Amino acid sequence: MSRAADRLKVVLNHLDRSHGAVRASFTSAQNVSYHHHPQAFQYTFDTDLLTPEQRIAYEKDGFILIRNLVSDEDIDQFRKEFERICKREVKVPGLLVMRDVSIAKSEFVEGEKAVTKLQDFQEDPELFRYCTLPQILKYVKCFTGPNIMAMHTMLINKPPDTGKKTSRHPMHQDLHYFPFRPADRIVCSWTAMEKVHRENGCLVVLPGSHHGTLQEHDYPEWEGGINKMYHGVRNYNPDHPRVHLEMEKGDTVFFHPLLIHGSGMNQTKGFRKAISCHYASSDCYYIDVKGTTQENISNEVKELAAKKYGVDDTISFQDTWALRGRLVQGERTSM
Ligand SMILES: CCCCCCCCCCCCCCCCC(=O)SCCNC(=O)CCNC(=O)[C@H](O)C(C)(C)COP(=O)(O)OP(=O)(O)OC[C@H]1O[C@@H](n2cnc3c(N)ncnc32)[C@H](O)[C@@H]1OP(=O)(O)O
Ligand SMILES: Nc1ncnc2c1ncn2[C@@H]1O[C@H](COP(=O)(O)OP(=O)(O)OP(=O)(O)O)[C@@H](O)[C@H]1O
Ligand SMILES: O=C(O)CCC(=O)C(=O)O
Ligand SMILES: [Fe+2]
Ligand SMILES: [Mg+2]
Repeated sequence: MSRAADRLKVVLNHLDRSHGAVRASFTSAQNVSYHHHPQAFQYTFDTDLLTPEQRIAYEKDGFILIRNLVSDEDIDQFRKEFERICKREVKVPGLLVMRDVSIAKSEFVEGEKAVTKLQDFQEDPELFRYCTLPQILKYVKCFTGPNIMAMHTMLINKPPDTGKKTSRHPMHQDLHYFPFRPADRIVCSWTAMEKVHRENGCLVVLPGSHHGTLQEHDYPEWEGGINKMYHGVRNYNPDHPRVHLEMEKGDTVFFHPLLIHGSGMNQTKGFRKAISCHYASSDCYYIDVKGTTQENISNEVKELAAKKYGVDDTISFQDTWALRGRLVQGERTSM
């Protein structure tokens, strides 16, 4: 059977399962088209890259793991640049260096051992190269379409837990931080910079949780302290099946911004490293979060931005994003 016919067969099976009710109206394969069933694929575009199975998996689970997508050479270069930044050999405009709350409150620690996260590295050409890697953008396009903005960049250096469990990241939905929509045109790429497993606190996801809505987020009531802005979902179902995403260096997971995820404690002596970027279609639009569950994070971000950029707090939540977003493909149409 031809490749096209193969794809059609898998898609038909998917339609069968997800649209049993409309199934009766199909008389032959020729009747199946987007126009009849715009809901069949809500989360992905057909760009000839994802196999039908992969598309269906993302629709169903809200994430897809691609093995060995980023080369060791590239990752080693990102790691070197990270070290240069920690040693203050380079100064990057707009970069936020975040320390773990329990490390910040204990003795003075120098260099990369103090750093839990670099945020907003869009002005560092070497790290930002990650966001422009063609093999990443090829996948991103399946979720965002052709006009692509890199909205948020992070290098996470999850420290060995100090015993206070502050190295955990509570379960959350990234959309909580974003005043733009539609959610389905936003995707995160997260690449392991070394082997990540349960011991060093790999990502933990609740498959299918992206089918739900944005939940209320707040600081969890954890005794040992919680890092600034690490909000968690208030009431997620503890019985929802979870998947621990164990990954090798270079493996990359793409996930939906409503997918509930977090990461456990790092119980090893090493710093667990990952690099990530949140992409959005530049056709997305900003929303006003006033009166919504996002108002709490909006206030925190505005306060931080006012301090960081030395502006007053009339800077809007949307502005903080418009300032940081960078076009990486196509045209900057709206964002
Ligand atoms: C436009 C501006 C930037 C916008 C921010 C980005 C928004 C997030 C977008 C994320 C979208 C992606 C999707 C989800 C991601 C989820 C996240 O990762 S959210 C986490 C991101 N969080 C941050 O980036 C935190 C930002 N960091 C800071 O604000 C600062 O690092 C700081 C925590 C305020 C500390 O800075 P500084 O004042 O320079 O530090 P110190 O002088 O050493 O300490 C002062 C004070 O603060 C305590 N402290 C230090 N580190 C932390 C910490 N990590 N958490 C909590 N508290 C901390 C420290 O102990 C001191 O306290 P004291 O009581 O005064 O002694
Ligand atoms: N009390 C809690 N409230 C909310 N989230 C939590 C809580 N405890 C852990 N988490 C979060 O749950 C996720 C998974 O944590 P963790 O890896 O410890 O899971 P686990 O199922 O206990 O796995 P393991 O047995 O490997 O430790 C992380 O995001 C973590 O931050
Ligand atoms: O522990 C991690 O690397 C995941 C962090 C995360 O989910 C986030 O920063 O949004
Ligand atoms: Fe996240
Ligand atoms: Mg655990």
